[in-house]
Parts: sequence; structure tokens; C-alpha cells
Amino acid sequence: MNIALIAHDSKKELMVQFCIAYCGILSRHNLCATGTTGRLISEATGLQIFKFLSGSQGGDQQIAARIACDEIDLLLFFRAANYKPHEPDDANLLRLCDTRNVPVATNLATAEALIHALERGDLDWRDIVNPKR
Ligand SMILES: O=C(CO)COP(=O)(O)O
Repeated sequence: MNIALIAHDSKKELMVQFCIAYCGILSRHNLCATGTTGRLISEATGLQIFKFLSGSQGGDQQIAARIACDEIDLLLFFRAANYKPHEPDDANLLRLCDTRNVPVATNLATAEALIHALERGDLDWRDIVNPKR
């Protein structure tokens, strides 16, 4: 599966801890992330992550484009409750997930549920949508 990871600044440490906890599962998938999120995760875990541009430079939109093309199977996007600067971009990402029927988590509780679902094979239907792996 192709998994995209994004975290707002105040959620980056949470994302790193999540990726440490589920490193074993994540290591069996193709990971990509916005620039800073990806760098912090790969430094902490050693996971191989394709890093797009930083969110402030359009990295979110690069990921959005992949979602629009059905190239992302799961989005974990840890959002700060009071975040403002890229709000239209965030809304676009989530809208595209709805359009393409991509499982998405915006908080830790849902991310935990989805990572276990991924491990159980509950998301294997994505292989039909995105067979180009
Ligand atoms: O800005 C972001 C989300 O909107 C995340 O981007 P970075 O991972 O580069 O900080």
C-alpha cells in the first residue's frame, strides 16, 4: 500500500511516536510524507520515506495530486485543532480523500484503528483501485 503521512507542527512529535510504535507494519509499505514530517520520521525510525516538498512550499498539494490519481491508499494527517495557515489546502486534501474513497485519519485514535485494519488486510480492496504497485 502507498501511505501518505502529514503532521502539523504541534502534532509532529505524536506522528513520530506513532511511527516508532508501528514501525514494523509501516516498513512493509511504501511511505511518503511532506518534507519536514518525513524527515523527522525517517530520522527517528530509519524508515524509508519519499519526501515531498514541505507543506508550506506545496507538499500537501503534491500529495493531493497523488490522491486524485488514486496513487495513495491511506492518508494519516495529524492536524492541530487550531491550525490556520493552509486551511484551504487541508480541506482540499480531505475532499479528495472523500472523492477517491481513500481511508484517512486526522487523529491518533483513528490512525490506530486504520493501522490495525491495514495489518488485518481490511484495506486490501485498495489493490483493485491501485494495482500499479
Ligand atoms: O504543512 C504541513 C501540513 O499542512 C506539513 O508540512 P511539513 O511536514 O513540511 O511541516
